[in-house]
Amino acid sequence: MVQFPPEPPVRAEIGIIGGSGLYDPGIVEEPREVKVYTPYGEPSDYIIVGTVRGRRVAFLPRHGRGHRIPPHKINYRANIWALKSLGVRWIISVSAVGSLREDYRPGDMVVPDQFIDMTKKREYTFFDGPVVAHVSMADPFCEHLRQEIIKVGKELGFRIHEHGTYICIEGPRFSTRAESRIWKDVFKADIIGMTLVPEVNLACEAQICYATIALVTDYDVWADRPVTAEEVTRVMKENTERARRLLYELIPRLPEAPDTARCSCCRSLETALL
Ligand SMILES: CSC[C@H]1O[C@H](OP(=O)(O)O)[C@H](O)[C@@H]1O
Ligand SMILES: Nc1ncnc2[nH]cnc12
Repeated sequence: MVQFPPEPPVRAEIGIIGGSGLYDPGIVEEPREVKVYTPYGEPSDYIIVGTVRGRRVAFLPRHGRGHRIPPHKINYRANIWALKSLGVRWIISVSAVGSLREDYRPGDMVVPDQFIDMTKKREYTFFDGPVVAHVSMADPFCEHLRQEIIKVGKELGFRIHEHGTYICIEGPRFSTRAESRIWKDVFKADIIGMTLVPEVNLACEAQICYATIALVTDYDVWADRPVTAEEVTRVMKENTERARRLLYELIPRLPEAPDTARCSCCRSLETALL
């Protein structure tokens, strides 16, 4: 039986998962490093728990500080479990992504609303039996949180796209030219990365509201010059400051508890358990 943990000594309401280039949120006051133990092993790093404009937040860099963990080796179950065990009700994840369309340009933000899973060998669920759950992934992201991100992004004057299908590849290699053309022209995905799955699936099983701020770093492999890790890192360096500003404005606006009229994330297991 999956039994989520009891009340913890340190609490947080809002989780932030930082991706490539965002290893320290830089906006957390009175930060405290917390080591969290989970039944699935170690999360990617210590979790920084503190406040942002009076709200309790927990920050976790998904690749660990110094980018030590590649996408296919991230312990996604431990990461989501750890945040859940701190009491987190919302997760805002930040990710570097490639663009599969010309009008989603490097430097733009995208708030994806769908994904396509092309990963191959990850741990996708907390429900390995004997309790079995099939959560709905029809609308994988929290619509309430997505709308809040979009509103704040627009107010700040950022180029932010309200829709996008994120195709998640296994990595750690980038796509071939033939693959990139399939993702773009056949699957009609909009952005590409390596980390959304199974992070979003597990957040859903944990009944946490989850949405992603995707920062476009490159045009993947379909354009003239194929993406490199160096390019992603360089563009992310130029863009993380905007992600921080968005988080700083967004966090105080989130209600304490998710609004069940605006999303059903916190009730995802109601229709999923067998
Ligand atoms: C550093 S290049 C590829 C790397 O960047 C993205 O990670 P994240 O989503 O954590 O920002 C991509 O998914 C790859 O893991
Ligand atoms: N083009 C790309 N493919 C996969 N992951 C990425 N992360 C950033 N850009 C990417």
